[in-house]
Order: sequence, then C-alpha cells, then structure tokens
Amino acid sequence: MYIVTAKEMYDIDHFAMTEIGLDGKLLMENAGRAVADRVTAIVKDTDKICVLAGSGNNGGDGFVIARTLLDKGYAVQVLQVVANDKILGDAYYHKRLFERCGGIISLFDGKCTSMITSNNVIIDAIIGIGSKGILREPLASLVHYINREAKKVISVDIPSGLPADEGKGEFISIQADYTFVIGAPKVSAFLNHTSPYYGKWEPVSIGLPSRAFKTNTSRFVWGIDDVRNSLPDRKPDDHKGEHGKGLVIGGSKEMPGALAMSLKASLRAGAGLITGATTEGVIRMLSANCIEATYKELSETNGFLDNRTDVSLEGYHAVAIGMGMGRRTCTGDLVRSLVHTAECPIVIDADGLYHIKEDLLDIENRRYPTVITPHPGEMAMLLGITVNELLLEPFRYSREFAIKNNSYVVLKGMITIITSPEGEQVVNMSGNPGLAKGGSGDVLTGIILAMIMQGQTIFQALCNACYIHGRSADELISEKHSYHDLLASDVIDGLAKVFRIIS
Ligand SMILES: NC(=O)C1=CN([C@@H]2O[C@H](COP(=O)(O)OP(=O)(O)OC[C@H]3O[C@@H](n4cnc5c(N)ncnc54)[C@H](OP(=O)(O)O)[C@@H]3O)[C@@H](O)[C@H]2O)[C@@H](O)CC1
Ligand SMILES: Nc1ncnc2c1ncn2[C@@H]1O[C@H](COP(=O)(O)OP(=O)(O)O)[C@@H](O)[C@H]1O
Ligand SMILES: [K+]
Repeated sequence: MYIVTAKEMYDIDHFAMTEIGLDGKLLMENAGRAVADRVTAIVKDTDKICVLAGSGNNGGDGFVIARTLLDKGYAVQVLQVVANDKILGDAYYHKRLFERCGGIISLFDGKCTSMITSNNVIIDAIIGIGSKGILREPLASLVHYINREAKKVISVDIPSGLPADEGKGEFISIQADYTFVIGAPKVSAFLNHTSPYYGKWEPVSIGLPSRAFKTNTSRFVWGIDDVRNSLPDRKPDDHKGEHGKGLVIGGSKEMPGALAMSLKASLRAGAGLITGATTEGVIRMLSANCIEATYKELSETNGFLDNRTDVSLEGYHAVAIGMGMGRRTCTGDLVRSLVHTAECPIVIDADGLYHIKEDLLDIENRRYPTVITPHPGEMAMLLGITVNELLLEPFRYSREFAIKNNSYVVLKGMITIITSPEGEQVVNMSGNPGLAKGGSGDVLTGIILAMIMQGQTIFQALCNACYIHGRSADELISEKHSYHDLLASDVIDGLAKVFRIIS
C-alpha cells in the first residue's frame, strides 16, 4: 500500500489520465461506487443518509455515492454546501446524473441546518485533498456543527479541512468515524496530530494503475506479504554460522535488563550466535537467565562501561550498541571509538544515540551501514528540535537526517517510519499501545540485529524486524494479554507465533 502526498496523488491522477488514457469521469465513478459499496457495509438499511457535497472533485465523488446509494434503495439526499455555479466539470456531470435519477439536492443556506441532525449518517464529501489553508466560513461553522451534532460521519478520501500532507499544525477538520481513502492513504493518516481525525480508515481501489504509483511515490506500508517475500528461509543443512554472529554492547549496574531483552530477542529472531559485551556485574546477573548467549567482559568505572578494554570486533557480522549503558562520559568514549572502528553494520539505540550526538560526522563517514533506532525524544535530541516540531513532519526530518548522515533511520512510535540513506521510506503499522513500556525498544533492537544477519538487504531487515516486533504484540493482545499487562519479555515469547504465521 503506497502512501501519498497531495501533490503525488494529483501526479498519479494526471499520469492515469494522460499516459494511460483513463477518463476523469470514469475515475470519479469508480471512486464513488467503491466508497458507496463500503458504506453499505456499515450503515443499516433503515438509516437516513445525507451526503454533503462541496465544489471540487471530492464533491463529485459525493454525487456518485448519493446516486449509487439511491439506486440501492437507501433514503439519501444531497446537501450541496456551495453555490450552483461552483459545481463544474466532472462533478457537474455527476451532479446531473444524480438529478436525472430522481435525486434531491438542497442548497446549504449558511445556517446550520436540521439536515445534519435529522439524518443518522453524514457522508462528508465537502473537500478532499484540494483543501488550502484553514477552512473558510461558512464551511468552518458547518464543520464545527457536524462535529458537535452528527451521529455518524463517513468521510470521502480525507476528513474535510484536514491537510493531506505533513507540516501543518493548524486546521479545522471534520472528525470522522470512518474514512474511505481513495486510491492510497495520504501522509496525514500516519501523523500523531492528524491521524485521529480519520476515525477508522481503509483504502478503496479506483482502478489507478500500479505503474502510476510506482512512478510517482517511494513511500509505502510494509505488510505481511512484504515480509514473506523478503525473509530468507532456513535451509535443512543450515549451520549457525550462516545466521550471523552478533555482538550486543550495553548494560550497566542501573539497567542490566535492557541487555538481556536484546540478547534474548536476537536469539529468538534467528541469530546464529549472540554475545553480550558488558560489565562483570551484569554478566553475573544475566548469564543464568539468558543461557543461550555468550558473554564478553568489558572494563568498567563504577558499574558503567568505559573505554579501557580494547574491544575486538573481529568475526562479528553486526553490532548493536547502547541499550541500558547510561550516559557517563567514559561510556560515550567507548561508543564513539566503536562507531569509528566497526567494519560491519552497527545498530545504535537508546543511550548510544545520546553519545553520538556530537559526532554525527563519524557516522556520515562510515563505510559500513549504520542504523539508528530513536524514539521521538531521541530523534528530536539528535536534531536539536522539540518533539512537537519533529512529530509535525516526521517523514521530512527522518529523510533529511538519513540522507545527510548516510544512515538508516528507524523512527519508532505509534507508527514507525523506516528510512534508507537513499531516502526510501516505509511505514510499519503493526504494534499497539501495549508496547509503550520500558524494554520494548530493546527487544526491537535485538530483532533488528538478528534480521540484519539473515541475508536480506539492510532496509528489508529493518522493515521485517519492525513488522515482526509489532505483530508479536498484536497477536498477544488478541489472545491472552491486554495493553495494560503486556511486557517486553512477552513480546519475545510471542515471536514464536509470528514466525509460524509468516512461514
Ligand atoms: N481524477 C481525479 O482528480 C480524481 C479525484 N478524486 C477526488 O477529488 C478530490 C480532489 O479534488 P479537487 O482537486 O477538485 O479538490 P477538492 O478537495 O474537491 O477541493 C477543492 C475545492 O475546495 C475549496 N477549498 C479549498 N480550500 C478551502 C478552504 N480553506 N475553505 C473553503 N473552501 C476551500 C476550493 O474552493 P476555492 O478555494 O477554489 O474557492 C475548491 O473548490 C480528491 O480528494 C478525491 O476525493 C476522485 O474522484 C478520483 C479521481
Ligand atoms: N502506541 C504504540 N503503538 C504501537 N507501537 C508502539 C506504541 N508505543 C510504543 N510502540 C513501539 O514500542 C517500541 C518502544 O521503543 P522505545 O521507546 O525505545 O522503548 P524502550 O526505550 O522503553 O525500550 C517501539 O518499537 C515503538 O514503535
Ligand atoms: K472529504
């Protein structure tokens, strides 16, 4: 499933019409019919439906929806929210078809009308991706009224007034219960501050060719089919060396468990051999608990790793660093020296990110892949901006950082955005609020480390790891756990089921 900006969607429409020859009226017919089909699945036969139609093509979709529902026998009427002379082109054509089929159109008189309250379903086709700036009057008041009074609101393509793109914090928008997005979801469906306005959303297909999407966008949602297509099988004659020897560096006297989570998760996710490199005290605590891992003792100052041991990375296929190591200066020296010398992929997480903040040039200059896995607080710290600024434009900030610093960025959150150094972006939607707990990120880092060593591309490895991590939490919630009680260690146990589902 592709994710588009408003401009990309217009380019895709344009491509479909000019390069392929699809007619705009036909696309509008397809859009309206596809939405009407979905609407019939969520309304009752006895529901009274009011379609609000605006001036652009979104309003045009509204006329097709109204005609299709009328033909199916629903009690439906249209409230046209703009003057007659504003309905032009393809939208006018479909308005005429609706009228000729016996459809009734009322004109919005600027007052908040009883049609909003006397119908139990409102279909919002006021404005789509053509929305510019903040909604003007009288539509702004109408939208406030709908949000207050309407019983069930179904938006067409996007809740009216909501920006399609990132970077816009001020708007007046319909609060939808459902949104049927046309062709592909828009970027705002994936942002913390705009996604709630969509209610439940799903895409409807209107016959736009996949070539049109491939040519015009490089952003998409990673799904189970993508995992199945890219995750290498384990062969009958495999030996452990073929699944990678990974090193996990982290832990301190204050946070020993973080390392344990990463080690266990990495082993459960298929790593061949995993070594935990940490302080003597942490090894003592973990070794009986995580017996499949091997351990390497590093030097320490008062229970925190320092840079006095000469850590050899020879023979390791990938390294993960940072979890539970704390923010002491002596530990930072260790991180920076390993980032500088590691001749293999390195995954930097948690406090490791804090230590590299001032040395991003070292990351940029690395000849081997670098992966950073920040949550929004860590990403904002690396960028020197606030979390609010970041979350307003997470796609842009991730992309700029990844390209500038020649690194893979896994920006974690309710949805996770994975960006390659070339700027390709994928969204992972698996996972749930049960993961909003200490340790979830350490588990993800362990899975990432394992995936990187399994023979996929680094980008595929990151996408697969995020999907599998979130899916484990989703499976656990659907079975025996709740958002409240789910623990990071449960997510490790849940991997067994996810791998069975995938294979
Ligand atoms: N082939 C295709 O293209 C297909 C497109 N499809 C559909 O078309 C939709 C995009 O259509 P679109 O480009 O016509 O824009 P749309 O969202 O209807 O709004 C434009 C109108 O809004 C108005 N307006 C804007 N800002 C405003 C404000 N702040 N406050 C008040 N009014 C404001 C603006 O008025 P103006 O400012 O010009 O006076 C203009 O008249 C898309 O979301 C999808 O549903 C599908 O049918 C599939 C095929
Ligand atoms: N509400 C949520 N929905 C989906 N995934 C979530 C949610 N909250 C957190 N996660 C996931 O849980 C993990 C948390 O990582 P992080 O914040 O680094 O945790 P920690 O540092 O405590 O280990 C990330 O993979 C994130 O995407
Ligand atoms: K709309």
